[in-house]
Amino acid sequence: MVVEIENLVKEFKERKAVNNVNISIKEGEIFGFLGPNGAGKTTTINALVGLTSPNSGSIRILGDSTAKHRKKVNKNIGLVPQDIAIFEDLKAKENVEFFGRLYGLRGTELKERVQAALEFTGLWDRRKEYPKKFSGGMKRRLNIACAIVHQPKLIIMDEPTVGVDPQSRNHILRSIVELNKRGSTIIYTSHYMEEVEEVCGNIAIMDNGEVIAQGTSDELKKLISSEKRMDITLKKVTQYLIDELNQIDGIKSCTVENQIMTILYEQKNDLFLSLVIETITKYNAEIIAIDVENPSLEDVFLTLTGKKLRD
Ligand SMILES: Nc1ncnc2c1ncn2[C@@H]1O[C@H](COP(=O)(O)OP(=O)(O)OP(=O)(O)O)[C@@H](O)[C@H]1O
Repeated sequence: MVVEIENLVKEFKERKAVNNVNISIKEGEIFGFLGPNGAGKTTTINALVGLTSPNSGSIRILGDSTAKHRKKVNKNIGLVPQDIAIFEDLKAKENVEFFGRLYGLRGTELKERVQAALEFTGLWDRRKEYPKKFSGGMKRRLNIACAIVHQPKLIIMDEPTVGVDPQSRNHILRSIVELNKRGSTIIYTSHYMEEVEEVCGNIAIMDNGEVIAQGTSDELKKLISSEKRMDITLKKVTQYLIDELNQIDGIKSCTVENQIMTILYEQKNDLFLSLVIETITKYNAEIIAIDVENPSLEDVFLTLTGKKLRD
């Protein structure tokens, strides 16, 4: 196992940011941490890399306890933090060199690794520039170069695609897969379920400091396999309509966003659909379109917690 987290608890004053979390990550995995803002993803990551000390529980990275062997453990970890951490007054290449030296690299080895990291992130041509002039996506890529310069066995990326342009986003997602192919185990946190679904094998869904479900994307979807999802675009929606729909036998949840009503349901009888349409018509909501879809990870989250992943 690359990561073994057992009964991890981290409290801030009265709030349990991480509440009895257990996670095991095997070598070679791209492991996804999915959850809304405040779920406890970053706090768990911070405990892994030693930025916060847990109240109780244990963490082992490649067999070494983080409480006992922090220095050794950190040599095996590369962290791409949620908030970009680079020096604006150092050139791109100098930034990567700085982090390389921190990890004990020197001389030719340092030079070669810095070049490899900058080439990998597509920034070698921009190495002599100051990141002040870089776009958000390029700064993020520079941050990745800094985190991988020492070729760590475990790479942790905390929401690396937040605030980046689509081109850099694709670059980052491709590089996650490539780093994994080159032998690194990856932890990837996000509240974009499409990204997690695209690159991750195993996924832990977190909410309120707890892991509420764990497995592959297919396994998680099987948790709600008997359910279907219907998206109905309506001209106008009222709370009365939502309340009445929620009374219909078989409807698991009914939420509305931008005039699109998402209904998760289990069809219990032939009259189900007519009853839904009848109710909507009764409230003069005017149906513009209806779409029936297979459940997504977002739906799994909705069913398990009763709320949306992105509020
Ligand atoms: N240093 C701190 N002091 C007090 N409370 C904190 C601290 N760090 C985190 N928290 C609280 O712990 C909870 C979990 O936060 P955390 O940042 O781990 O969530 P997250 O899942 O990473 O969310 P996001 O996607 O917004 O980063 C939140 O309620 C947060 O307000």
